[in-house]
Amino acid sequence: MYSLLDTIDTPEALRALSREQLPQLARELREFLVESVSKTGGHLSSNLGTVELTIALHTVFNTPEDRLVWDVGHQTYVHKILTGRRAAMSGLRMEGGIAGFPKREESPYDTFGTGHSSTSISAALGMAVAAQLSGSARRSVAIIGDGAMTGGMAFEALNNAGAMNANLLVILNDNDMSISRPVGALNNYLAKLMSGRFYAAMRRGSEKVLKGMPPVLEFAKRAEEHVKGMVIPGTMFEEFGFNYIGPIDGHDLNALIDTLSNIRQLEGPQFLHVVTQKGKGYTLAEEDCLLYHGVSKFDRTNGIVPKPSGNPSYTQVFGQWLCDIAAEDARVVGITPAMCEGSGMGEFAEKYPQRYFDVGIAEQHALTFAAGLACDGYKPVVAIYSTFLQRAYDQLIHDIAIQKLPVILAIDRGGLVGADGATHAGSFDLSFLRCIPNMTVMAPSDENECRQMLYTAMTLDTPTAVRYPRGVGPGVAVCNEMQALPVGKAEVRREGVRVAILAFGSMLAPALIAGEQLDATVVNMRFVKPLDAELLHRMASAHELVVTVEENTVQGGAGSAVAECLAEAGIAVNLLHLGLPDRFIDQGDPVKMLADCGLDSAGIIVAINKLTK
Ligand SMILES: Cc1ncc(C[n+]2csc(CCOP(=O)(O)OP(=O)(O)O)c2C)c(N)n1
Ligand SMILES: CC(=O)[C@@H](O)[C@H](O)COP(=O)(O)O
Ligand SMILES: [Mg+2]
Repeated sequence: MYSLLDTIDTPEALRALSREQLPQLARELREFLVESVSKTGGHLSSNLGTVELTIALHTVFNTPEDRLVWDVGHQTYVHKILTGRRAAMSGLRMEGGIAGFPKREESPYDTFGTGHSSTSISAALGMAVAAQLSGSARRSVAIIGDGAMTGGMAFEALNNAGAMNANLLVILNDNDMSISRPVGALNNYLAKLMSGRFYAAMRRGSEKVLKGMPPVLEFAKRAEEHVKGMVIPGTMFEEFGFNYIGPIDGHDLNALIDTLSNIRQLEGPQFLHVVTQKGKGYTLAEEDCLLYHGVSKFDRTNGIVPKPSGNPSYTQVFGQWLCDIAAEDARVVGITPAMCEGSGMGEFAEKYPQRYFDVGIAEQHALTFAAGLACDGYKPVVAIYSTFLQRAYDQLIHDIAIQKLPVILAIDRGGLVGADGATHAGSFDLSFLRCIPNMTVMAPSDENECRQMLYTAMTLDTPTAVRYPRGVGPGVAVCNEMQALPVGKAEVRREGVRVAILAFGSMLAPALIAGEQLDATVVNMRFVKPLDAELLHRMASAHELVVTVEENTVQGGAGSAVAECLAEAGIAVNLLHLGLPDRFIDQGDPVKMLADCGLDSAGIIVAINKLTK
């Protein structure tokens, strides 16, 4: 079935193929991708769109000596397959298997670890300068999508690279899609480049232009008259100091290989604009590349079938709350940095298009933009994944917290996320949020509490974060009515003896089971900041052991806050902090990952018994 692909375990084997064999290889790769990802889950659409580009890159460049740096890295499955990991694709994104993103420990071909977007140009520039400094002739290539290109870091890097003489090639993989529809002026600009004479140039054919490809030196001199339709001066990228080449058809193997071969010989910063189709070759993904962006296992013939609706996920609880609160309060505006569907904002976007802002992959801007809206009387709600909020830490402190602006952060994917692994885990937010003055930080233990906490945030006039995990909660019914919780007050859920378990957010459910078995007191802490100091003092005085449990790193987390609070009051008590360990946790099944960290009821019981028996 994969007669050609089965023979390719290294880029050397790929390079030994004739040009005539490559279209067959591309077909087999697509077939393999669909078969494999339908069994494991993963990022399908982006990979289907970069089959020819990946073949061409490994054909032309001497990898791994030449450096390929993939932005985000969710489109590297073909790269993995062609670099010896075809068999390992059956364990993609699973415990002990290969990662869904490039990873330096995994392969010498994975030159730079990614997962978050817009880092590739900086990293590849660093590698290009390293080559220059060490007198090496190796080449560095950044491959970045049109979505990732909207990230501020990409522009910081372009600004730097365009004024340097390093041998850096930036390839813009323009499929006119981010996860959802791409937004913003850059997208409009790229569309303009694609239209009119630029598109005509591409259509006339890379073929024609490439047949008469000018001598490389001429090319390097940007002699427009010799290369009409290929090197177009005056594009934004030219203004940044790059040699802009394109747009070329990213599914035309001959055009790609010829163009890359020529560019490889050029000195200085080069920019190649490649046009691809997200989802190409699998009709269902071509028709709905958003649905097939990141998939769970599915039947390849029938495609993804909608699941019967069960308990709502935290994401859905947030999305519903946002619509409800927007109906009540015209000051509410919703902001997402390019994660509309993932953050549950689809319905809000449809109902309130004037009050909905997708700002692109721009977390830093998202927060400062929210700050500006808050200055002028709006109630901005920024829906953001915990891991991506890391990008905007200074904006949170400098633009929001210092000025006490009433921005609400709806932080999704707090804690372990499963298949995306360490780059996407929300392991640190409680630690990095709780040390910021003026912040209120809440973690719901169930779906209804999530809604009520979001409403509580609305009633405050200061920056507030509500942090909830990926997926569904314990299945508690969500009340339509919204009632603010008393700020800084915890809730005793079970009275017991000797041991008090203080649970934060998602850890309440296993803590309650453990509490039953151990006859321990169990407290739903609700607030990480401000803490319920009075209750903590009582718990410490009435119990021999106080145990904190959180789905956040132990270092500097909610448990540390409890320890500080008790120390400040001069209360000495035996303390046990349970939480995520001080190491990065690779991909796996989220339930098992938590259990491996001792964050299930059995783990909590074992840890407590160790100290009490
Ligand atoms: C900093 C950051 N924010 C958000 C994301 C989530 N994310 C992953 S892929 C993606 C879209 C990327 O679009 P593009 O670069 O055009 O690649 P395509 O999916 O079209 O192949 C987004 C928003 C991320 N990985 N990193
Ligand atoms: C590559 C990337 O960053 C996103 O596609 C991410 O994988 C989405 O994660 P969720 O599935 O949790 O929305
Ligand atoms: Mg794209």
